[in-house]
Amino acid sequence: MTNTQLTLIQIDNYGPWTVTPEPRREVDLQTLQSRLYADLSQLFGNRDGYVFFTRFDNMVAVTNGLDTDSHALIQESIGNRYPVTISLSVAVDPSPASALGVATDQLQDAGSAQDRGRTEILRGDALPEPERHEEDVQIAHFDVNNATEKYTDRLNEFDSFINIEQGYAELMQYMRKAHDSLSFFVGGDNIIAVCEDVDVAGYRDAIEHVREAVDVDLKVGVGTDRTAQAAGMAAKHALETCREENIDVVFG
Ligand SMILES: Nc1nc2c(ncn2[C@@H]2O[C@H](COP(=O)(O)OP(=O)(O)OP(=O)(O)O)[C@@H](O)[C@H]2O)c(=O)[nH]1
Repeated sequence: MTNTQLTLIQIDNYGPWTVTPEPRREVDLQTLQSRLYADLSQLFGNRDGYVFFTRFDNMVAVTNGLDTDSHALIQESIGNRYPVTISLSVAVDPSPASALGVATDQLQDAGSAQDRGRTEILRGDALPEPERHEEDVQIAHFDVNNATEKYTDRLNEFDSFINIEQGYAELMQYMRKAHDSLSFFVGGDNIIAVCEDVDVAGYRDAIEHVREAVDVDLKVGVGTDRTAQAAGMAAKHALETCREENIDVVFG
């Protein structure tokens, strides 16, 4: 059974900061947000976690294997590097959606995202080492079939973007509703989902749903392991098997 540890990352009091003392240049905000994502990806990634950028002012990390001290170190390092600070909220649950729900509640209980007094919150408990297992994290790496031939080499880039985003929008909602799983666009034609124990039939249904709803064809490689990094790598290898054997769903 999966037991996903998720960390909600939220920039503290970011809204007011973006307009104080007057609206800051958008290019500077974009630069800050993308650098912050890059640093967090590296800081969590060096400890075998995955970070997804979601809305940039909020991000979601899969952090199985990271304890409270590791989170505190990352928080301190960001505070030292940036003009903004981050709050972190950790929760564990077999269902990724529920874990993120608990993490969200813990942070909301500590105060508003736009409360000047609510900074560098670190709440929640990591999964204790003795309770960690090989099946804790299930990662599904979805990829659009022949995106290069069908979209990239043929359509106006904006229309390619619309097709990929529509596939993403359908998949993220379906996986959330049907499987309590969280799907994140990671660039190109790739979507990585953090899943509860979804079986082959579940993934086939998801792919079929997206095809019927928006005519985007997906395949998926699935990996399960103790950390996001290990599960994610198994998923990538499974995706290669999808390509080699022309199969929609492969478990690594
Ligand atoms: N984030 C991420 N992006 C990838 C990965 N592999 C490919 N991409 C992106 O996806 C784009 C399309 O690559 P592919 O999915 O290999 O190409 P395709 O034309 O869809 O071909 P098939 O997937 O073999 O059907 C690339 O230009 C990259 O931007 C990956 O593992 N992770």
